This record gives sequence, structure tokens and C-alpha cells, in this order.
Amino acid sequence: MDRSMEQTLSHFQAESALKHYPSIEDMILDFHHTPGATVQLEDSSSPTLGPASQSKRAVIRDGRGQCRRVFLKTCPGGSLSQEFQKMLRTFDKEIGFYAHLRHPLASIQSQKSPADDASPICLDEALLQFLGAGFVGDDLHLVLSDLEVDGYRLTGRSDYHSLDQAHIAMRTLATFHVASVAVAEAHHLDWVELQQAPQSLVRDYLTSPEFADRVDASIFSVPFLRNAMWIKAVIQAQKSHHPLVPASLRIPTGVTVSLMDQFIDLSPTILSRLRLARVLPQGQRGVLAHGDFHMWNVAFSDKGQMRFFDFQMSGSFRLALIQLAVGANKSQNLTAAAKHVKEAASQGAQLVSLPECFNSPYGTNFFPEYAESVPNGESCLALKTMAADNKVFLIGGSIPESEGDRLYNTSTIWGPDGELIGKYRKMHLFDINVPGKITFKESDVLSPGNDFLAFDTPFGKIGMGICYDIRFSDLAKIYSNMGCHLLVYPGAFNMTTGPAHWELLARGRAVDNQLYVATPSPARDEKADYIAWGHSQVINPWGEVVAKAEECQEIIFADIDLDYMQQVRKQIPITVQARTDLYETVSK
Ligand SMILES: NC(=O)CCC(=O)C(=O)O
Repeated sequence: MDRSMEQTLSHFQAESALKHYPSIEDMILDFHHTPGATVQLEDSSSPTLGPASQSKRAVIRDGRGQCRRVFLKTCPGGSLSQEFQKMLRTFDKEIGFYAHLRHPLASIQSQKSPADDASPICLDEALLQFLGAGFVGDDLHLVLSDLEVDGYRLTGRSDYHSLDQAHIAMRTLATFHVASVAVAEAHHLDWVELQQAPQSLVRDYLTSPEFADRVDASIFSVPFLRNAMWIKAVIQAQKSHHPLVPASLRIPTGVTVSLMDQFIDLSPTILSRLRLARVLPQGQRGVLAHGDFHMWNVAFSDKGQMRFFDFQMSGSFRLALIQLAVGANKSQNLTAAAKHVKEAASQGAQLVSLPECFNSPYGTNFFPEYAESVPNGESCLALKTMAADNKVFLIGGSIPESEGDRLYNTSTIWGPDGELIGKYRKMHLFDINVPGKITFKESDVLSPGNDFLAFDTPFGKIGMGICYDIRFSDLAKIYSNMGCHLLVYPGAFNMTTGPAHWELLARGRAVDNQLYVATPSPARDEKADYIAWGHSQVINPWGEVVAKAEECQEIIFADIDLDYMQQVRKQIPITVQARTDLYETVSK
């Protein structure tokens, strides 16, 4: 590194965690866990924190030559935190909301120390403290995007983060942290972090072998609800002495990292470096939080300075869709899937998807026979191995899943280490009747799923649907509001609706939401009871078909370019023009 670069970087390095790394490049590489990657720093200006921010851009190339960019930002303290304090006092609605929490907090406090009864908690102060402003000194850093709170939606990540946005994000953080404090106090825990993650994901993650010995965690059964509901649920649970604790994460090392949809899997070295960096004043609790909660984003405090890594989604990655010829023999289907995943990875794919019902013929008469438990059935174990052997993110198309006496049409998502990232059960069942053409009733044997699944990867956020789900534009809009860059619908349209609607629907979802849409299908088998249309496809945010298969077995590839997506969103800014003051699509 040359001298001037070193000087420019000194504000990142001085008295911060970075001193524990030989160089900033080492730190970035450490955070990226990408073997064989190289990193190069460039000057850059970032719009996200406004003109006062300083920013460096790191260009990371992995072993396959794929490129990713990371922005490192700092922001001088003062203005934003002062504004925030003003906001706290000004906005009636929020004050009302906090006041609503005052009672439970105060009663918890009084239970603990009766002497304090006379002096109610100063909630504003508590909030500031738990929001982090108390111990990060004058600095209050937020990098905000992709948050949806009570009808407000933060816009694209390239937008300037206005005070309005800060306000919304602070409300979100306030909600999480105030509730966390309440629960921590009530259960005499050192630390509680509420997580807005799907319940199953939290549970699977926290009980996974990698985490079991690092995290002392307990999990609350709170459904995936909007924030205000979380608070109610927490208070309710607390009142009824519910034995569980909300999706809480206690990391004995004292460092907590919270994300919306994922937890950071911090390596022990990073954990120890962060712990060194985070010196809290005596008796104060810290909050390690970061506005946009993306995978691998980290915020930490260092002697009155708050530092953070903001991994912006940028650059492109390679997606492969496998149009698999699915037959009646399950183990042959699994073997063929493994062969094709390997082939896709060898051609540079980082994210691979199989089609709907890839282990079984598609039909209600087949589902009970081919159904398996998730994640321990034969097909899941095969998918786990495929993902780990080829170091790819793998969307396991879908399989018939059995749980108790119910069957579902379920997609499982696997990370490059073979870990289960999440599962998605088809939400809208395929029940149609087109006289003389096709009648199908999935609900004869299947139950619908009730949960969304959006998951983070280092290269973008991905929302899941299965086949018929693509007809429901609200589902796509919700994923778009969650900040997804790509929607994947493993699907098996047929010879009637395929030619009529398959491409139209995928292009519609892409243009509506200005994101990428991928629809992997099984190959066409003219002898099957249900003849799939084939024509797996990838659509770009402009609505163009950028990759398309014919009917037979094949793999198609597409480069998903998030910079291009931002460009389209800037050119036709519907995301910011939507009249959410008049209408909106929200999840319940
Ligand atoms: N497997 C499915 O959900 C098929 C959906 C379909 O063909 C449609 O027209 O919708």
C-alpha cells in the first residue's frame, strides 16, 4: 500500500478494530471468507451518508474472477444524532408509542428494585442508550434501506438516507431494542436481541452444530409479524410468564450482531477482534446494530466512535437454472440433479436452482409416495451435499414434504457450506379448472405454506415463490419491499397455461418490481401424466428475457447485474413514486 493511501485510510484504522488487522485489505478479506480472493481499494464517493461522508470502495475479486464492491464509510458525528434526539421529542406518534412501552418497562424495573418505584424510567434516555447513541458518543451512523415499518418503506439503497428514512429506521431499531431490554430484564438475561427472522430459520440456525457451542440462545414462539405486533407479543408473553424468550441470541463473548433475516456467522477470529474493539463504559449495555441488517454488515463501537462495515450489494453474479428431465425413479433424479449442479458450478455459477418437484413426477397421486421430511430426508441430504461439494448457493427446486399428517410443496435453500438457509412452502396451491384443457387440484393432497422466505447471499437478496405463486403480484411486491434483487419461482407450467402465461407472468413480475426473475422448470416429458412446458427463463429488471431454455434438459446461465438493476430503478423511479400514502401492499 502506498503512503498516501495509508494516510487516507488512517481514519478507518486509527484507534479502531482495524488496528487488529495488518491492513484494511486483510480485514475485508477476513469478513468475506472467500478463499483465493484479492482486494483492491479505490477512491469513491458514496451517496448513502450524504456529502459529509467519506468513503472508500474495495473491489474484491474471488478465485473465479467474479467481482464485488464494498463501500467503507464513516460519517462525522453530530448532526444526525442531534436530529434524532429532536425527532424523538417531536413526533407525537412515536412518543405515544414509546409511552405505550413505558409501563411494562417501569414495572419490570420496579419488580427488580422496589426502591426505584418512585422514579420512573426516563424512556427517552433509555432509548438513546439502547439505540447506541449513548455510547457511540456523538456519532450515530445509519445506513438504511429495505426496511418496511408501519406503512413506510425505505427506498433503494443508492438513495440518500434522509432524516425521514433515519426516523423510520430508528423506530424500527427502537422497537427491537426496547422490547429486547424488556425481555432481558424480565428474564435476567445479559442480552436479548429480537430478530425479525422467520421462526424456523432462527431455530434451525441457533440449534445448528456450528452455533450450539458458541451461543447460549433460547427462542420465543413469536410469529413473523410486524414490529408493533412483536412488542405486543413480547409483553403478552411476559405477562403470562411464557417460558420462552424471543428469538434471542446471547453470545457469551459479549458481541451480538443482529440481522433481519440472517445471523452473521462470525469466525472466532473476527469475534475476538470485535470484542477487543468494543469497549463499553462501565455498566452500560451496548447495542450492536446496523440499519440495513444485511448479511455481513457489522457496526461496532470503539472509544466513542462507531464504525461499521457496509457491504453494499453491487456488481454481478452468475445464476444457473437446471431444466432437469425428471422421471419416476427418485434416486436417478437425485443423481441427475447432482451431475447438473456440478456442471453449473464448473461453469462459474454461484447460485444454482433446480425446478419444482425435481425429485418426483408432478401430480397429486405422486406427492404422498415421494414426500420426505425436511431437512433430514434423502433429497435434502443430497441437496446439502451438492451445495457443499460445489460451494454454491443452491435452491433445491421443490419436493413434496411431509410433516405430521400434512404434505407441502417445499423448496429448501442451501449455502455453500451445506447449511440449510431456509425453506419455503408453496403459499398458493395450484387449483384450476380450464374445461377441456386442464383440471388440477393440489389442495386435494397438499397444505399451503404460510411464511415468506427472503434470504441474503453475499451478492444479493433473493425472494422465493413456487410456480403458481407467480400469479400473485402482491407476493412479489412484498419481496420487493423487503429489498429482494431476484425472485426465484421453481415452476412447472403445462401445455395450456405455459404458452399463454409463463413468460408474460415472469416479465410482469420483473417490470412491476424492477428486479430479476428466474423460473426454472422441469424438462418436457411428452409421456408424463402432466406435461411440463419447459422454457426455463431469466428476466432482467427491464423485462427482457436474458436467458431461455427450449423444452429439453439443459442448463441456462444469466449474469445478475445489480448495478444494472439500480440503473433501471433510477431511470424509471417507480419505487419512490409509488403513492404509499394512498395505497400499499403489506404482509400480515
Ligand atoms: N405447478 C404449478 O403450480 C403450475 C402452475 C400453472 O401451470 C399455472 O398456470 O399457474
